[in-house]
Order: sequence, then structure tokens, then C-alpha cells
Amino acid sequence: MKLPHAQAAVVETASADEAQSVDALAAATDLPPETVTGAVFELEEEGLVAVEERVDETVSITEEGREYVEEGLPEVRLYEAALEAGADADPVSMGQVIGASGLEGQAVDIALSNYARKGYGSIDSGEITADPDADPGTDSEANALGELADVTGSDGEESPVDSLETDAETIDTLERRDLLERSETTVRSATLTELGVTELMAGIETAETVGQVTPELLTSGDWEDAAFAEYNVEADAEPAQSGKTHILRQTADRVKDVLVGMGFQEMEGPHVDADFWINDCLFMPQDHPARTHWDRFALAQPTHIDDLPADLVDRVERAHREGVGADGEGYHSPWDEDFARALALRGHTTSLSARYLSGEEIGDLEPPQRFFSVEKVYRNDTLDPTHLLEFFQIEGWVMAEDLSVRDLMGTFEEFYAQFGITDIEFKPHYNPYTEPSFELFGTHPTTGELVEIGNSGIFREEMLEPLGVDCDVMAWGLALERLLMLMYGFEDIRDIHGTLCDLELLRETEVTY
Ligand SMILES: N[C@@H](Cc1ccccc1)C(=O)O
Repeated sequence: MKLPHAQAAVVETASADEAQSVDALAAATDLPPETVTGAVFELEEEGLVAVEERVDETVSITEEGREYVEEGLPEVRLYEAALEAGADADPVSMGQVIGASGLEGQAVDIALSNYARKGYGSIDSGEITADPDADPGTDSEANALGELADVTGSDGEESPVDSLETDAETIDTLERRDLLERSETTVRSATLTELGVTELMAGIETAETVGQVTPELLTSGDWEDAAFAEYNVEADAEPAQSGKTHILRQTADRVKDVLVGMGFQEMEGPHVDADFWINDCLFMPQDHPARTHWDRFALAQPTHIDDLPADLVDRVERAHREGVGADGEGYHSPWDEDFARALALRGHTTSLSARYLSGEEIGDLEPPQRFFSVEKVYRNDTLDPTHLLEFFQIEGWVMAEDLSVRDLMGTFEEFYAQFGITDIEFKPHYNPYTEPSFELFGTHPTTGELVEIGNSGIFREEMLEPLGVDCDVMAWGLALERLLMLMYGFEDIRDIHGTLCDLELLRETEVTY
């Protein structure tokens, strides 16, 4: 029988009585394991070998784990320093023992949090004791790390869990402490079938197959007689960690699709804008705390926009000073056009809504209209698990006669349901430019906590009248990153942005909605 090179080599190496793993066959045939896997599958199809699969759980030691193998677990080092300081007799000051232990930074916290748990002694009001009977030599975690370091050598190889003496509980603890990593590998083994044995006895010849088409093969005409190697689309391949679209961008695109599907058109506009568009048009008083230099990112150069539409400036100023309508009330506070011309990074994309509603962008609009944007906004916040200095806002508004809060809630329910989120809650809120106003909340899938995901309301007369709009407009700003938190369950925004990001999460999360 004629077989391609790799298959012939496998048949000649495999045995009928003992299953051999792909790795073993690869070593014996001197072929790469991927090639052997491919050959084994093809031989299985032809009935020459039988393939068995088993999933092995393996563990490998992490860099931190390796460090402790060399230097000792932090709690053990603390214990040794405590003994040295005589803490087996009388409590000793913690600072003194830590100083003597040589532990620094995070290692101190790690030592303290494991010390009592493992019976090395107690820690109380700044003093430490050492249990004279504790024995670091029997520390199961230290011993397990030692065993693992021995069997996996220095280059971080994996070892099957089954072949270790360490018990499952200790493995769990070490995994929780990030001292080892667990993974699964599929081990395939092949055995020659009866047919395989018969063919082997009858003699196997190696067929020359062509793996790669070359220009020579084509121009010489040899391709006509060549036997081409078959593709095996089921063979295992190294996962390719190639570049891909970030989940935030993928989700933003999905949000755009959903909103376009709901009949919305996209708005575009400047990231740096005049305070006039960011605040004044929204009936935000010029002395509002959000307008102080604490909250905004001002521009050093240029500092001011040159021109604002004069008529609109007059109407906005009048609304601020006197209010609108017969019984309107303004703020009765100073209003300065220069202040309105100051440039800043926009703190919300409601600046775009103001621009579009004013007719500045695409002319006057007749109801009904629906517009949205999914764009970056900038705030001088303090970085924490739910706040970034720049984030994406899903801005939107609907202009129509007779809108009510039910329309607003219904729109959100429809929108969020497209992303699998069906438990939106609403809380009354205050914005200078909307009345009534609502904050939106969703439940975090892993922590169960309510997370604020947006702010919304119905634009007030004081905003709409100067803009020249004489029907209802309901509007919102939703946080795209918070939507992602609800969809994918991560707890810290920094998992998807910046240098602390969780690469595994970014690689493995699939945007399926
Ligand atoms: N601008 C608001 C969101 C919003 C837009 C439109 C109406 C109401 C609220 C914010 O950034 O929080």
C-alpha cells in the first residue's frame, strides 16, 4: 500500500497492542506533533489505526511560585524571622520582625494573610507570636511547590496533576494564590487496527506527495501527475494570537447596528468643543460646579472658539437670565459669552445633541427624528474600578410630539434586551437640562451589585426653546464600558483598557450579540 510519508512513518511506528501518544509517535518518527496528529486522523479515516482521546489536567508553576521555591514562602520567612526574634516566647513588635525578615511590599501582605491560617502563630495589635511547634518542613504548600519545581524543571513545563503526590486541596490553594496555573491538554493515542497490521505485513510504500504548489511545479507541468497532500482541517493548531478588534470596539459597532436598526441616524462632531455647546445650550448655569476647572480638561492653545452663532447666543443668554415662556424663571446670575466660548474636551456627547438640535449641523429638523452617537468623552475623574478619565458614551435622542417617560423606558428596555440585559432599573435623578430625569441601573452578573449604566430624561423648555425646537425630545447618555461589564462580567474597567488589562479576557471574550 502506498501512503504519504507521515502516514507511512506512523503505521510503521505504531503498535497493535499498545496505544502510543502523538508525542511519543512524533519523537519516534522525528516528525512535528501537528504532522503526526494529521497523519493519525487520516489513518483513522482509512481504518488503519484507532484513535483514543483523553483530557489530561496539567499544572505549571508561575513566576511568583518559582520565586518562592528559591526564597521560601513569605509566611515561612516571616515565621523564621519571628522565631529568630524570640516570638515563640513572648510577642514581638511586628515592625521589628518584618524588618528582620527582609520581606517588602506585597510580600508583607501575603505573609500576614497566610501566617495565622497556616498555624505559624498569631498577629494581634501590632505584635506577632510564633508557635514553637509549627514546622515549615511540613508546610504542604511549600512542599508542593518544591515537588512541582522538581518535576517541571526550570522552563515552566506542565506536569499532569495525576502524576503528582500533592493532594487536590493543596493544588487548589496554590492556584488561588496564583502560584500555579492549571490547564487541560488533549492527549491522543493511536493503535494499529487489524487492517493496519495486514497492510503493514503486506508492505507500505511511501508515496511522494506535494504539500506546497511551487511555480516550478506549475511551469514544468509536473503538477499533472503529482499526488497532493490532503488538508486536515481538524488537526490541532497552535492558537493564533493575532491582532483582533478590541471587544469594546466590537461592542460599539454592535451598538451602532442596533440603534440603526431602531431607526436612528449617527451624529458626529468635535471632541474639543466650546463650553457653549457642552454646557450653555444645555441650560447649565455658568456657575455650576461641573463647570469649574476641577472637572473639565481645558485647552491651553487655542483657549477659545472664534465664533458662535450670534442669534442662538442671544436666545441662550436670555433663557439663562430670564427663563422661557410666560412664567419662566432664569438663573438671574451673570452670563458671559467669553466664558461660553472657552474650549474644553467634551465631558459628554450631549454637546453633539445640542449642535444637531440647534440646526447648526444639518439644518432644522422636523419631527419625528432619532439620532445617536457612540463617541469618547473626557472627565477629570479619579481612576477606579468603574471610572476612567475617558470613556465611550452612547448618546441618543428622539424628537417627536407627545413623548412620555414610558417612551423613554420602553426604548431602553428594547435597546438593552438586544444585549441580553432585561433587568434595567430606573431611579429619579436631576440634570439641569432634563425634567424628569432618570438614572439607569443594571445588575452585575458576577457581583450581583447594581451598576449605574446611564442617565436620561426629557429635555426641558429652557433648553429646547432657544435651540428652536418646539416639540418633545427625550434623550440619554449611556456608558458603553459599563454595558460591557454587564455583558462580560468583569469587575474592573481597567481589565479592558490600558496597561493593567486582562489579556486573557480580551483574547477569549466573544462578542456574540
Ligand atoms: N449628559 C448626561 C447624559 C444625558 C444626556 C441627555 C439627557 C439626559 C442625560 C451625562 O453625561 O450623564
